[in-house]
Amino acid sequence: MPEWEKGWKRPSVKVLGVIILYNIYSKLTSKKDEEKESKNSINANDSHHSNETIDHHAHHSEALQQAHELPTLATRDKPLFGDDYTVVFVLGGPGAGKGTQSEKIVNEFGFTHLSAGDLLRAERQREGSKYGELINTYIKEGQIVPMQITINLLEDAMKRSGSKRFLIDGFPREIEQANAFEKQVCKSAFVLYFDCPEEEMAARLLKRGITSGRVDDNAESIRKRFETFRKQSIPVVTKYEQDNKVRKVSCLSDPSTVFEDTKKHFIQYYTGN
Ligand SMILES: Nc1ncnc2c1ncn2[C@@H]1O[C@H](COP(=O)(O)OP(=O)(O)OP(=O)(O)O)[C@@H](O)[C@H]1O
Ligand SMILES: O=c1ccn([C@@H]2O[C@H](COP(=O)(O)O)[C@@H](O)[C@H]2O)c(=O)[nH]1
Repeated sequence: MPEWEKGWKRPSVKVLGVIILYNIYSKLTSKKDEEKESKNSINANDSHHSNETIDHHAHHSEALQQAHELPTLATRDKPLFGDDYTVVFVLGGPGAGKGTQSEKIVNEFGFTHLSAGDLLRAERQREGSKYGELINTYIKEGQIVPMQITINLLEDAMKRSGSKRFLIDGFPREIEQANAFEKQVCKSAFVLYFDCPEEEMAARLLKRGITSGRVDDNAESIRKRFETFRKQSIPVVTKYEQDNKVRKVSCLSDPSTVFEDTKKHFIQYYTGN
């Protein structure tokens, strides 16, 4: 008998049986664990997949934000513009007709129209702007530009205008923007919300895209803009609805008919009727 076998007792059949059963059991349970793990990762991938665009955007945005030093927002005890200023937020999905109606409101009621999108596009084009590339990427991806940039642009435009009554078109697009603007810049009087089905908005944007030259008036960007609108901007409308500050207008008829409805809300606001 070899040296190493000395003192080693051959296991009985019973013990061998237990060892074999234990081995089978261990293999089975470890396989189950592996399956569980891979199932979890499939689930994780699934949920990751459903939020894929958002996660991808978040990472993309983070990288872009890190590459650019963002401006800081003022911190004030009270809003920069007081109660003698009137701000009406003009909200609605992409292509609902906010710009079209804003122009008509300006002509009839003499507000100063500030489109957040226009201000961002102008900043993107401005020579020497630190944020041109960042703004362009966000716009093309249908994402919301970091609010520090947009709020500073709005604040500057309000100061420069010398006006006291503003239509702020296409802003706020997310709750944080709404809260920051109301706290630091100016309280809003009410929200004019242009309601329009997505199919109609898509048709309008695609038509506009033939001549607009906008980097985001194409099918892919439009899809992303709608997604952002649903996920981030609709909650803003809901928040203001809870505050009883939303005046809703359907955008489905022609621009003049839509304006007849729009007008009523301003008349009501000023006359209290
Ligand atoms: N009531 C309407 N009926 C049909 N077409 C309209 C109507 N209102 C606006 N349009 C057209 O739809 C397109 C989008 O309108 P507009 O630019 O006013 O929308 P918007 O909400 O400001 O868009 P965005 O969100 O891209 O800034 C334009 O080409 C405009 O001429
Ligand atoms: O407050 C805002 C307003 C706009 N954006 C970005 O600009 C585009 C275009 O906006 P329009 O209102 O359609 O002109 C929008 O999709 C956003 O990417 C923003 O980030 N913040």
